[in-house]
Amino acid sequence: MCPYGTHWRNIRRFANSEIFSSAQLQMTSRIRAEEVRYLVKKLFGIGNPKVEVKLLFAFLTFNIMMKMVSGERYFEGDELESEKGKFELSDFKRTFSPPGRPGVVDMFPVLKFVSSVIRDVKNKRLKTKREAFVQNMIVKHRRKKRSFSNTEGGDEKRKNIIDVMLLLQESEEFYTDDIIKAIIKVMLIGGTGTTITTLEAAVSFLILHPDEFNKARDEIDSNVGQTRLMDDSDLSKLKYLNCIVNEALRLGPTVQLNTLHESSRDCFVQGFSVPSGTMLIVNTWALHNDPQLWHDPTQFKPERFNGVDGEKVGFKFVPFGSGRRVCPGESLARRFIALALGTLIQCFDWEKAEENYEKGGNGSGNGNARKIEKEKLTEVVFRPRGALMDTLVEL
Ligand code: HEM
Repeated sequence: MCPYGTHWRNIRRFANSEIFSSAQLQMTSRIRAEEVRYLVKKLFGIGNPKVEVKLLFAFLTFNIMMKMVSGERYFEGDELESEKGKFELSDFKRTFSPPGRPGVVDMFPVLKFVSSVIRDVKNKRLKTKREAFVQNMIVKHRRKKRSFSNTEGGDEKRKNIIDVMLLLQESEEFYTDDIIKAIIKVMLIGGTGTTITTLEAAVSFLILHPDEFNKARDEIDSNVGQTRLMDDSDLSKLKYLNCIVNEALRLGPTVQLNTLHESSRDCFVQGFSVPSGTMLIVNTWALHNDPQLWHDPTQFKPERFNGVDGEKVGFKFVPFGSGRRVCPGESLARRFIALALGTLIQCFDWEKAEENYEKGGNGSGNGNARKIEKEKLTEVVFRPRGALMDTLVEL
């Protein structure tokens, strides 16, 4: 993790103004809408509408990130159907998964050594693959950039993150190829796995909770209607959908232990002395499941977030961390998750593919988070909704 300092501040400044500012999020809303629509069209066109949810959301998330980063989607759709395509999608997802996270063994110096050796071998292979992929993207864009500069309207076409950084590289030393590659990798690694897992968790919870699913659908129907697909501009009106996203972030498995932090000076936290250089891990799962902080913490109850002003519930709810190092992608992730989830609720009836629930789970669970993790929802049947048929045919 990049230590707090000038380098981190420069990267964060670039990210805040060129990727995550409200103006940029507004500009990229077109990309998210296009890609969600593309996904719906693909699902509508699939003869057998049973799909592996992890792959479905990997397909969508990587396409959105790749379009923001490079201006082009990466997957075209066969990845959801053919075995070869599924393998390619899984392989890409693995390549851009975060490196192995620290676990209990890291608390013990001897085990830590063994675990880090194993992790290093695995990560090295993926790192080489990632480097080659990202380097290739830069080379391609540099070549394209040269041809744009000879064409009228070239600047207009440079709307993606790589092109913006290549342009900055001409005037600012800071934007070396290594910095550009690091920013692309952060988008593809930091922004995808987390989003995919949250969407997957939300789908699992809603399948087990048809009342909550129907409530979200009623809200979408009365605010958006059935003659067009929802878009970013509808999100502020869809309060219940936002409650569902919050509840999936609270109860789902996305971030259980926060990223490692290190105290930069001696301090006291609630009476405990924390010397400078101490490794600190916030146990997000414990905070999100503490019965002293939440009523019925193991139950899926989106209503608990009703009337919450924005997303802030204080330090008992910190899915994106907090403070200076808080996740810069929070607004992007929230918009993206709500749009994808809401559109799927609007357009399809969902059913779990029974035989794919692991360990014989019968799906009649009450939303207990541990139960959901154990049951591991893998495949879902998305049946086009009768009331939306005319709209879906037009896509
Ligand atoms: C549901 C989706 C997401 C969740 C739950 C999530 C969660 C987190 C958490 C817990 C942290 C650590 C914060 C801390 O140290 O206190 C973090 C950091 C970060 N996230 Fe996210 N994130 C999500 C989506 C994204 C997206 C979409 C992007 C970018 C496209 C992104 C980019 C980053 C970056 C760059 C950092 C490091 C920030 C720093 O060290 O200064 N995240 N995220």
